[in-house]
Amino acid sequence: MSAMALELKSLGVSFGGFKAVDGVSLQVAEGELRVLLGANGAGKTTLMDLVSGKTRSSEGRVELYGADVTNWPEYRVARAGIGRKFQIPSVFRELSVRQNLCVAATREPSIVRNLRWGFDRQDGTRVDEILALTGLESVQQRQAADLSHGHTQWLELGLLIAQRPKVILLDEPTAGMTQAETRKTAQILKALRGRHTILVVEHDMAFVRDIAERITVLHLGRVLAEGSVAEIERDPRVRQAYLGSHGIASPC
Ligand SMILES: Nc1ncnc2c1ncn2[C@@H]1O[C@H](COP(=O)(O)OP(=O)(O)OP(=O)(O)O)[C@@H](O)[C@H]1O
Repeated sequence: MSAMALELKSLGVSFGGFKAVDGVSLQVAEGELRVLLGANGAGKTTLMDLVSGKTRSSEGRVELYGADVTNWPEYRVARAGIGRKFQIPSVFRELSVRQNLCVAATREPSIVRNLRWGFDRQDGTRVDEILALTGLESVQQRQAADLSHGHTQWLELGLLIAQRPKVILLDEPTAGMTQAETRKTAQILKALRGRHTILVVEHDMAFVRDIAERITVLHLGRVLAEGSVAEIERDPRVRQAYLGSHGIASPC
């Protein structure tokens, strides 16, 4: 049986008496790609904020491989191994894609020294792996400033992976993407499954159907349902809570 990478135990927070996240319990196993679904205002972003340490919880616990990281400051949560995309100002626009990944992958803290003297072979191999995983091989010499939106997002994901997080949090990774970029993002996430533990908030149902094994549905700050894509799609509670927001129905 896989180890439990991320465990939320009755996690909650109130804003002025309003419970935005209300006693959420969730277990994400090592190597799992879990999708968090819910209508606008369901509490998805707030839940991610509680896990990443951006917002302090008022109840419950967050455990990373059994270690309590509840209400740690954001930088400590990140250092403990919970990486969140879009939060780290990670892309150096004037460096190439490959150089960006080299900087993120190396354990040597001096960027200038690394760029001048080169990166060790181990880091280079790791960068090659990440370029392949994120489909960035063909643009590896391109300056980050010149990348398309999709390529920039995949580079951000690559930078996160390079920092060896134990758990990756992704907030709407396909936002602003074309259909082709969305399909590519699905391919990348499927390739990451099994190697990385990922919790992803996403609205695009076609994308969710493509990538998800297990879905957790949030509604009014609580877990409404959890199951496979098929189980979630035929769950009458989910349909009732979510159909009105056009969420669970396919757009065409
Ligand atoms: N700092 C805050 N102060 C007061 N209310 C807040 C705060 N942050 C979130 N909320 C409220 O908590 C609820 C959950 O918000 P949240 O942004 O987590 O929902 P969401 O599921 O991510 O929605 P969306 O899909 O629209 O991003 C909403 O009603 C929101 O207005």
